[in-house]
Amino acid sequence: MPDTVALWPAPAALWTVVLVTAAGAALWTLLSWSGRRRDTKQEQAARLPPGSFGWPLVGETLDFVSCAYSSRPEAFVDKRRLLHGSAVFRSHLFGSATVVTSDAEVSRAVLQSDARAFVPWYPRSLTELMGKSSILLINGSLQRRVHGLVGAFFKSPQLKAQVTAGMQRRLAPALAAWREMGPGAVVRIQDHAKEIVFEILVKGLIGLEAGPETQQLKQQFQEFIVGLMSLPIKLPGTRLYRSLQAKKRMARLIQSIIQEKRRRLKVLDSGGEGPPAPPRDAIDVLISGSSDELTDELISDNMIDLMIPAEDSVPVLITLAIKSLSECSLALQQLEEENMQLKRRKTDMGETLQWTDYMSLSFTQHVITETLRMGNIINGIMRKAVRDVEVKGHLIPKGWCVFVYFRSVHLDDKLYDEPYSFNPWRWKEKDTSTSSFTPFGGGQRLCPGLDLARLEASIFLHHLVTSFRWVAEEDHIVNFPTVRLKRGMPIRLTSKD
Ligand code: HEM
Repeated sequence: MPDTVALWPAPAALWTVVLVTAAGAALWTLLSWSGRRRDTKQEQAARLPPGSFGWPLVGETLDFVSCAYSSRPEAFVDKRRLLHGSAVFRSHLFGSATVVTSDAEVSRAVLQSDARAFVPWYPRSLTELMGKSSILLINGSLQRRVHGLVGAFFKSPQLKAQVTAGMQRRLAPALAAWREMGPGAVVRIQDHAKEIVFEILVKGLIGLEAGPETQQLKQQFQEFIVGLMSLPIKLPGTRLYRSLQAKKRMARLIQSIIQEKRRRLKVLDSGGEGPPAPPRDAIDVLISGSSDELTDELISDNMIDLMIPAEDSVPVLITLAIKSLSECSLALQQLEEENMQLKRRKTDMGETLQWTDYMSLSFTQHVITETLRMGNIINGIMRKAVRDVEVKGHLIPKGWCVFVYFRSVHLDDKLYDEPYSFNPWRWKEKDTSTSSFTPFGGGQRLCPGLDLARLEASIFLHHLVTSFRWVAEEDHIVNFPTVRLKRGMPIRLTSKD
């Protein structure tokens, strides 16, 4: 969900952030550089991965950032992988000594380990805004508890049915409006996907129906999300300060919803009115978790964080899939046939589509899988070692970061034939549950929203390809600080009816 490493500071502020971070790290670096040099002479250093800390002060951050802005962000890792002859190497990024891994097995081991070895690491502005009780930052039993509760709900057939019905209801007027615009109408898919997915997931998270309150929440959320990519300075007037204020306003609204739900739950409990109703949103799930740890503040913080995939990751997945299909007519044709067949079958039977129908479209799922592989919406995740950890013979010293870089694994020609060509058919024979395919992370923090992301993308694709033909206009992918389409993926639509 989170745009962990992808959610770095915004382009305009980025260089300043890098310089400030670097300056902040300077003292530490100067003090520790000689110490580290001495360390490398010691026996322990032999177990460190090969590599270089780059320049004093900034390490290798500037090269990382300049590659990240290019169309081949993986060049930073790939160059060093060749240079050092190892897919695991050491570097110095964003003010911290870092082990970078593009080795599928080492990455898997890091993802599988728990807070006794590694804890999540995020840039300061992100931790400030997410708050200390965010699922992305908490560890140990509390993380497992929150993950278990929301994960079970996100995977539940009830929520999938609710999301499916909601998406269908919400897409119908959107498609009708595009039809009314006449042949050749241009729509920016990314904007529409953001709007629709946000509304549907907000309903699933906090139970709020689409309307003026959701619109207000979306506005506040947009104010909040830009701060995730800002200088970590909290003074009035700064970007981070304004985002924190927006978060406070969202939290007030969400906490009033929580209190109302708690009040109703109490009335039901005291009336002893039979078995409790099944949860309709993530708040219901967390308040029925009856634990003192699950405070209103923790719940509202997490609901806000969970809006990030609703506004960002899932809509970008949809947009990238449409871009890839627009560039691969064979795949588009096969996807269209598969979806038309389903539509005809359901119409003949007089039935509406269920979530299981969408998820059973095997080629559509291969298209989504291939989009996830190539798109790398989350290009990697960062952890910090809480003690010396050794993985496959590589030492990651206590206090160092480890950057698990999915992107290079997903584009490795030893793991994928012609990794830069969009080839959904490769997934006919290939398993998605391997260490060489981790768009949703892995281990205890494996994304609990992965089914929902696939389901929403399938529903959007189904309704688009069964209702319209399109020609895509020129656009290109920006990979940094977040993955997105520069122009929002404009497509020129012609209705099939
Ligand atoms: C294309 C869409 C998505 C992608 C690529 C994605 C990716 C990821 C990744 C890589 C992680 C692991 C982070 C880590 O290990 O630190 C993660 C965690 C998480 N995701 Fe997603 N995600 C997506 C959609 C969603 C959705 C739709 C939801 C729910 C509404 C969601 C909820 C979460 C949560 C709660 C976590 C934290 C799990 C934990 O730390 O225990 N994600 N996601």
